[in-house]
Amino acid sequence: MKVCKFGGTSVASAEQIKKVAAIIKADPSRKFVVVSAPGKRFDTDTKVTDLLIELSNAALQKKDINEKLQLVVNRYKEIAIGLNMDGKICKVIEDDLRLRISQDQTEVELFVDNIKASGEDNNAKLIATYFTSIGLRSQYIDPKSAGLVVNDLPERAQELPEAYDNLSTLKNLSEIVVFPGFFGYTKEGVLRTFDRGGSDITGSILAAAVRADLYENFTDVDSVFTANPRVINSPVEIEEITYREMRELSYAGFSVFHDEALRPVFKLGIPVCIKNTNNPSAPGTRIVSERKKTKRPVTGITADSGFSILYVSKYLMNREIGFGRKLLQILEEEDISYEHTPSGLDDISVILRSYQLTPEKEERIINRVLNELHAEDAHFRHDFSMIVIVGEGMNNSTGLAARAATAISRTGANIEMINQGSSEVSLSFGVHKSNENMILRELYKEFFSAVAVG
Ligand SMILES: Nc1ncnc2c1ncn2[C@@H]1O[C@H](COP(=O)(O)OP(=O)(O)O)[C@@H](O)[C@H]1O
Ligand SMILES: N[C@@H](CC(=O)OP(=O)(O)O)C(=O)O
Repeated sequence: MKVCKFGGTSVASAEQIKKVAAIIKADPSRKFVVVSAPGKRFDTDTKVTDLLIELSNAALQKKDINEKLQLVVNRYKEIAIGLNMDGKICKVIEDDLRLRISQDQTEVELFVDNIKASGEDNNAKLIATYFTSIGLRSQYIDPKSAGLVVNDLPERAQELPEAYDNLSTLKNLSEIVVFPGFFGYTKEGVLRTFDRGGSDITGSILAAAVRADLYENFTDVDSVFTANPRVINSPVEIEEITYREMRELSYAGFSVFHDEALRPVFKLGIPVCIKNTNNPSAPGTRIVSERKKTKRPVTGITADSGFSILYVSKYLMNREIGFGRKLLQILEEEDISYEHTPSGLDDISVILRSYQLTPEKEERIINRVLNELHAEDAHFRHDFSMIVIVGEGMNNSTGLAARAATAISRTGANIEMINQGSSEVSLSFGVHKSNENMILRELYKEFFSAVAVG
């Protein structure tokens, strides 16, 4: 039995949804269908989730919401017309949206989450109705009544252990289950969404709950590539990749699959296959516990921007027991998580994601580091990117860091930080954002050009 998740691009239009139906028809073991909200139909298009965020902001600012609401409703209308469905479903969707907008706005995050989630929820209702109309007996499943219980973190909820037991009963249904991605409910019945791109997480939770043989994740590319196809022209396709390689790559920029989506399936060893809705006969990329060995030590190279560095120096820092702990505690008290902490004798840098900072937080942190830890210097630097090289084969391959550093030096860019993960499946370089793509291309040439393979 398979759980299939269809991403925003796969359900962006009537044409795409017809392809989804054909994929489900082609294989009766595809019993669970998790859907995203309609995504981009072309490069400059806007995802329904983004339209919904704009709509909720307009409502919060007490602006006229009608134009924004119509933009959302029209996306569904266009789909329904293209699928020869009657207008009933559009009425259901519009009424649902108006109801969500009329709800209490005191808890802003709850209000926004509730509107955001309507993108997937209404699409699941529409797709289940369409499937049934073409003879694919289907049932829309509401995550609340199915028991997808999550914790109380707005916009970044995580499932609770009991969600698995609750959802496992869905495997007894005879119809195809059409399940909206991206959100669940707290035990108190409050709707919470996952992180952006979180329908991948719903698919994985469902796959683990029903003990699927395979979790198929349908998107708009034939496979996971060794580098972002938007930066590298026709990168090499990855046939198989391990969970830990994929997690490292997703976290560091491979946006094709959410990094948190591997946890539920990883525990049970359920394989994941990334496939293309537009070319379903292509084999795709399999994500597995162990993979066949390849000649290349590196499986993928990725880059992600949006990092800041907190630099702290203090003479004899190396002799001061507890300095690192106190520094990290200051960050913890500001609700900030960090990525790396490369250090020297008398200095330490903390690399963190910039979105967590505000000018006020920065000032408080600097003051506390100077006054409480008596550092001689403490300052933030911004606009960094992390370039990450990942591969199971790296841990017994000598000279790889030197090859990577030499390749980066050929670009003339400065390396601000180097960090080798303890698991030795990843090697990260902190560089200025402006050099990111140039470095990515040079590293790709180094590790994936025919000459490099030998
Ligand atoms: N290494 C990579 N391999 C494949 N796709 C990648 C990679 N890095 C980034 N992408 C991008 O991820 C996109 C698919 O993810 P996403 O837009 O979230 O799709 P979906 O709408 O199916 O959720 C691809 O179109 C591609 O541009
Ligand atoms: N629609 C949500 C959740 C999601 O997973 O979407 P997509 O499959 O288009 O990445 C978002 O845009 O974040």
